[in-house]
Amino acid sequence: MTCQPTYHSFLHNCIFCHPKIMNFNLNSMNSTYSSSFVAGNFARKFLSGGLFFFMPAEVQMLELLLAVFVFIVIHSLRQKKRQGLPNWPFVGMLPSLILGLQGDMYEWISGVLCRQNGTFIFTGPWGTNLNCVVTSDPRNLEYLLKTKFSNFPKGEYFRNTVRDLLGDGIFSADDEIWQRQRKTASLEFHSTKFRSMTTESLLELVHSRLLPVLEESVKKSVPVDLQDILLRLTFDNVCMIAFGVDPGCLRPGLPEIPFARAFEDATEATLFRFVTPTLTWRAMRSLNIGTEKKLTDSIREVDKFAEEVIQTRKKELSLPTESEKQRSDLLTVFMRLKDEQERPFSDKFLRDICVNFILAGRDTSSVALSWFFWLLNRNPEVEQNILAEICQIVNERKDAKDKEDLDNLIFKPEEVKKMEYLQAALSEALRLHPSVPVDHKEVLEDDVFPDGTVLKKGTKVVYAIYTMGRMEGVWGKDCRDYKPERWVRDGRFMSESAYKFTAFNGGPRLCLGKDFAYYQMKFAAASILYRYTMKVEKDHPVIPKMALTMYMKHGLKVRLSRRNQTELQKHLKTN
Ligand code: HEM
Repeated sequence: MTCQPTYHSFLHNCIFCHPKIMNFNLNSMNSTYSSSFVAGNFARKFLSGGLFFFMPAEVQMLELLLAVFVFIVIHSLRQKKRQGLPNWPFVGMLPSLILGLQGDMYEWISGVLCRQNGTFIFTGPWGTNLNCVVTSDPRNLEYLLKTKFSNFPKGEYFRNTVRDLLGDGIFSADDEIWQRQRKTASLEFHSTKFRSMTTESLLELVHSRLLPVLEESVKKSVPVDLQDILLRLTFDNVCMIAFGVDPGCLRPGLPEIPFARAFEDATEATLFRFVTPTLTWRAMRSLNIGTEKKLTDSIREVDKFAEEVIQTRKKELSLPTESEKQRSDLLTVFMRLKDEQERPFSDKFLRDICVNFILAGRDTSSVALSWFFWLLNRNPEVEQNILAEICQIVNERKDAKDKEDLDNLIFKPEEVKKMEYLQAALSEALRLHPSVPVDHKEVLEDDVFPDGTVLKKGTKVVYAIYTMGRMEGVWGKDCRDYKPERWVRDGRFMSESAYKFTAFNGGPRLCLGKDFAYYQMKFAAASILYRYTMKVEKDHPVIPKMALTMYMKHGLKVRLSRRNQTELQKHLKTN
């Protein structure tokens, strides 16, 4: 038999004719295979075409197994072309996923998505809940997040997995429970009282905590983990917004705060559930072992903190003097409201609301700021442009004394609003490093995506926000370059469609804190950049961590120094 370059001849030649394989077959034979006579016969008829008709059944069985094995290998590898990844019996695409997880997971997903024109179906091992449709196609995103919003809820699987930590809060709720919280919180987020509370609390944190901590590192000439410092800043800030309480994470000496630690542990242990078969984590929970024990302990700590704050606030609000103070944190706002039956909300529901807001706002802005400062380090011309913009805004101040008092200069809300190039630079950082790199939904009823992908009821849909920011078809050939200019037209910041730039989600579930987050990031970034230059420590590894939020795995080690006064004066004069 001669080897022809066809699929069938490959099987015949390589499996049935190859002398080495034949040798192996005969030598490794063992008589226990005699019961495989029927299967062997079958193999002989179908595969060897009669050539080995008189061979012993054992040999035929082994041949059959080998043939099936090679067939599976070739078939699975051929699937790669059609489905993006090899699809193996029993384990599906899991081996590729495990390999992908060894390196940069988000780059790996992006590679597969680009090969598959923006959508692929991931097949998990049999009996697991890992099957899902992964997409980065803006048409599908618009359909998922807006057009057919009601057919793509967060879903029961997500809710059941996060219930212990998040309860019925906005992040995991669907339908009326979600709508009610969204409406109330949205009204609050857009109120003048809330806006002034958030700007005041941020000002206090930046000037009394952040800048002194950075100044201390300059005086001592030591590097700092900027990501850790920014995380402390936003954690304190979001607790002030949600609970009206400052936990004090960002203080000299950077103390460990039990509530912050418990929150961190609870989030990590909840995330672990998503990569563990449901039956396994449920068993671990019943036995109170491993990560489930950690989760129970940390949730107890979070609940203790929430309970204390809720009880104290109730007492405060019952006193006429305090209620007149008109606090505008979310806890107080929801405490003043009533449910559909005109009863006050339960303590548990109040706790869920606050915990969800802390989760939403505690690390997203700080992680975005960390990537932003890292990008500035690699693109010094962008830093100069930002500085020029800030100085121009400072220069417009009427009082000369106001301009030059570097140490005490505080940016006003209307000045922060004018920092359009800075907003572009932050958006560009979020495009390349979105704080939430992947998100997900569940299919309620059978549906079809605009790109033709069929979606069965119950399917999980994962949308790869990270990939969306790096698609040539969407952002052009320079999609991997850091270019804030792509967001600026005629000197003004121009926002993009939420289905192209999905860092803040889109449709009815668009991030509620988006405006505040921009304000917070701009205020903190401008206050730092006006005073300090920073250099990322040489050889410090910067890679993303596998988590719900795109942290830098090893933090961001930087060395700060005071910004040169002459450089600043140059900008102030030229403007
Ligand atoms: C750079 C900063 C931020 C980014 C990139 C960001 C991004 C996002 C994303 C992608 C979602 C959708 C999550 C999902 O549904 O699975 C979301 C939702 C949300 N975000 Fe943000 N966020 C940021 C800051 C904040 C801040 C500071 C707050 C609050 C103080 C906040 C409050 C919320 C809330 C409440 C939701 C849930 C909205 C809903 O489901 O209706 N976010 N955000």
